[in-house]
Amino acid sequence: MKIAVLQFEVEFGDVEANIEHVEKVFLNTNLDNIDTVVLPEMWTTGYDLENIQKLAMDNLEPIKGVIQRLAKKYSVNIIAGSVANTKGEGVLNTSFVVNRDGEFIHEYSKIHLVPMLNEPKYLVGGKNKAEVFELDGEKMGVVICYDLRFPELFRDLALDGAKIIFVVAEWPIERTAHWLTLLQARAIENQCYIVASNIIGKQPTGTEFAGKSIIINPFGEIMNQATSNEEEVLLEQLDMEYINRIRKKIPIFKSRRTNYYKFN
Ligand SMILES: NC(=O)CCC(=O)C(=O)O
Repeated sequence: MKIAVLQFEVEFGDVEANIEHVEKVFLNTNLDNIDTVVLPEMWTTGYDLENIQKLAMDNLEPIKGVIQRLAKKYSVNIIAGSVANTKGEGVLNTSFVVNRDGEFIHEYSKIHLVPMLNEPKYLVGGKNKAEVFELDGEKMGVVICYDLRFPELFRDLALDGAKIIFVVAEWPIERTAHWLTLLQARAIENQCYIVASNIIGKQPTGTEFAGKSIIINPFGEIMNQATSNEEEVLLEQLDMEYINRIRKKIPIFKSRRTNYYKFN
């Protein structure tokens, strides 16, 4: 599976400009032979939470149509980062996935809202757990930013067969060390690929974002990593068989003693 991870600066509160920008990145990147493109968290709006009610998508429209069109045009699967999304009782932070035929195949709304960026004041948390989905016959999952601090979520996905876990993020620069350490830990403990897309730049709220989008293998090694201040596209080929080799060598899933854990 060949992956392209997009890292860019989000225009605060400017949905149109951000969509236009992503369309340009697709156009200017050689996506021949790429299977899956990954976008970051809240990429249509940034953390413009004061205006989020009016900036949010309406049950993922119209952004779903934009992503479906891009997926078909470039024949790529798209992990569409996440967007502010009005559904039911409020605005959710919703991630979604479209396959290369333009079919909508997965949706997950962030269950852990991040207090440090004021999300609980403006957004509502998702009510469903992160589930595994399939692209090109491979099982995978997606979680959103602050979710990274909750290993249970990753373990559940891995136990359900996820071989790649995507982390879509707007992770601040002041906690870059946590970003890198936690992503590597999640890869090592779950022996799966971790593919993470983060944004760069400083938003008018004063928060500066870390960049450092990254692709980590199931042994915890960094395969590719972006800088903290440049727009970049990371391209990497993932060897899906490598997961089996690592799990055979260090059989943690066979060594688990679930009787001794609170959550098993
Ligand atoms: N957008 C986020 O969820 C940021 C998470 C964060 O800042 C942290 O966990 O630290």
